[in-house]
Amino acid sequence: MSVIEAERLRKVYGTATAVDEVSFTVAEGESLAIVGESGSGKTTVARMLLGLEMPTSGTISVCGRPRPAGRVSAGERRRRAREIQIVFQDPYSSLDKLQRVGDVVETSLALHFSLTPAERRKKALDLLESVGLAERHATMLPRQLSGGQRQRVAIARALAVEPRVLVLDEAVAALDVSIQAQILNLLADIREQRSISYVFISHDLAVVNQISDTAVVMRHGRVVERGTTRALLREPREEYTKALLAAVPRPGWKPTRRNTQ
Ligand SMILES: Nc1ncnc2c1ncn2[C@@H]1O[C@H](COP(=O)(O)OP(=O)(O)OP(=O)(O)O)[C@@H](O)[C@H]1O
Repeated sequence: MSVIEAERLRKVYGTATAVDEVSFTVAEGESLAIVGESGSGKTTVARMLLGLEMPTSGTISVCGRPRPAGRVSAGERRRRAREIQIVFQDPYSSLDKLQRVGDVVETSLALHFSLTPAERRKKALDLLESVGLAERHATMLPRQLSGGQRQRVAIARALAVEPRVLVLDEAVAALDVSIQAQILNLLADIREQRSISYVFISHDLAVVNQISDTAVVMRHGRVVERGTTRALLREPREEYTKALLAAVPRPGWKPTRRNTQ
């Protein structure tokens, strides 16, 4: 079953077309990457999936239900939030700087589940543990954590809602390569343990290779190539995909010293 069906999505801002005729599906448990250079329209697609932006035309169905445009009730918004959640690139700006880590997760739980304070506390600590954070982290403020730990908090907050789909918008782009690997491993473990699907948005094909089964490549708002991630990386057909691939350093790659004399 598809958890997301996006059909012929278009988004026009004034005279600029940010997204043009983009279609894709995400199966239950699948990890789909949306790849492209800056400005290719990836974030606009993510915002439309979340309902933060309305498509100019085209349709989105989540968990088999079309999402009609227009105002929705608070109850409907909560229901939609349980279907799809997002983790952004910079957790520092998406976390409340004055809210302690445990409270971040508890707030998310309180919005969606009726639990006693003790149950909520316990569930928040379990969630933090599931993303590799300890009980002592629960009383810390975001600024007391490293970038990787903050991203773990953002992931725990999103998982608290038990969403069917998690959209990750450049979620590891701001992290060092070794921390990126840790977060990617965590995301892979989470996907194994829960029935969750990912839409993984990235400009970095090396990262996409580690996390997604399938990928669509976007350029100037359009899908220029799609397929399994493995096939795209092995045999890219489009020059654009080849160029994206050429920008990825590989094992054994050494910087060449340019003769400046
Ligand atoms: N609110 C907006 N108003 C006007 N133009 C916009 C708006 N949002 C995005 N755009 C334009 O739409 C195009 C696609 O932007 P988008 O942010 O979706 O690309 P992206 O691939 O996610 O790039 P980046 O990784 O740099 O965010 C860009 O040309 C951008 O300037």
